[in-house]
Amino acid sequence: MEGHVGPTGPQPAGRPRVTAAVLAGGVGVRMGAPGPKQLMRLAGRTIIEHSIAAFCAAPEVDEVVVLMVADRITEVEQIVASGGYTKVARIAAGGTDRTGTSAAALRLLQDRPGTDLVLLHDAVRPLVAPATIAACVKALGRFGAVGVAVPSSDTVVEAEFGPDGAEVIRHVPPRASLRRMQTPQGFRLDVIRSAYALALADPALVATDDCGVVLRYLPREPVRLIAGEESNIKVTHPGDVAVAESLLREREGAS
Ligand SMILES: Nc1ccn([C@@H]2O[C@H](COP(=O)(O)OP(=O)(O)OP(=O)(O)O)[C@@H](O)[C@H]2O)c(=O)n1
Ligand SMILES: C[C@](O)(CO)[C@H](O)COP(=O)(O)O
Repeated sequence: MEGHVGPTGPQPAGRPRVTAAVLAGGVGVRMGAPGPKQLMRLAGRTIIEHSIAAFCAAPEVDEVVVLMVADRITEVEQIVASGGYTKVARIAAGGTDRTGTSAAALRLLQDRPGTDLVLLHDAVRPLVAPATIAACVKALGRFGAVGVAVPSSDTVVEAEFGPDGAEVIRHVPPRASLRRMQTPQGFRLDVIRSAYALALADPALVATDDCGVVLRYLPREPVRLIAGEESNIKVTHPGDVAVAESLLREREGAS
């Protein structure tokens, strides 16, 4: 099932076309809600609508594609139509895991030149800031892969199971070098296409984000980090809902 909503406009003169792909193919096991968490309403809009609206409002973004759980595409079509999100060019089915959904987004862009840019974004990060989107696109002027990250204020340890089956610490990486990755993660299309071609041919592929796919399969490609914002949370567990709602209301009150 696939919806085609808006037309794909002409290539912008003098600069690469920027497409934002909103990844919404997950079912939200950890949230434990009756349906996909991206359809939960926070501060008057669904989580996915907040994300779509953020990219549609960004002047750096030319078009938006949405990858949705296959049997809930109609709901996204309705959200896009009633919200008047004219930058949304395609709504298509996601994959069985996040990596599969990123790959599905890249397939939607297969007719595009390699110099075009794509921003891959978790639909469940509804608080992505305009400045973060702008900084990501700006950094793509110099780098083929860009990730948004924040420093870790907690000490992060590597854990393993001890001989009695209980967890013990194996390693404490130096905190000053640790970052927590967020989205968007942005790429020149030739870079992310090459990385995914290798990744999808690897039966041992395991990835939790797209910068990690580039780092692993194109180790000579620098992956630039830019500073994100703590507020760009991923709505993952039930406890995240109230935090996200409060941050969204605070932001709307401020604007
Ligand atoms: N097959 C998948 C799995 C995840 N995602 C998206 O990746 C983002 C981050 O994933 P996560 O928070 O893990 O969402 P879910 O997979 O829905 O949650 P869970 O892992 O708890 O099932 C979400 O926007 C989610 O919809 C996706 O597009 N396709
Ligand atoms: C891409 C990501 O948001 C970076 O922190 C994260 O790895 C997604 O993980 P999930 O398990 O798919 O939520």
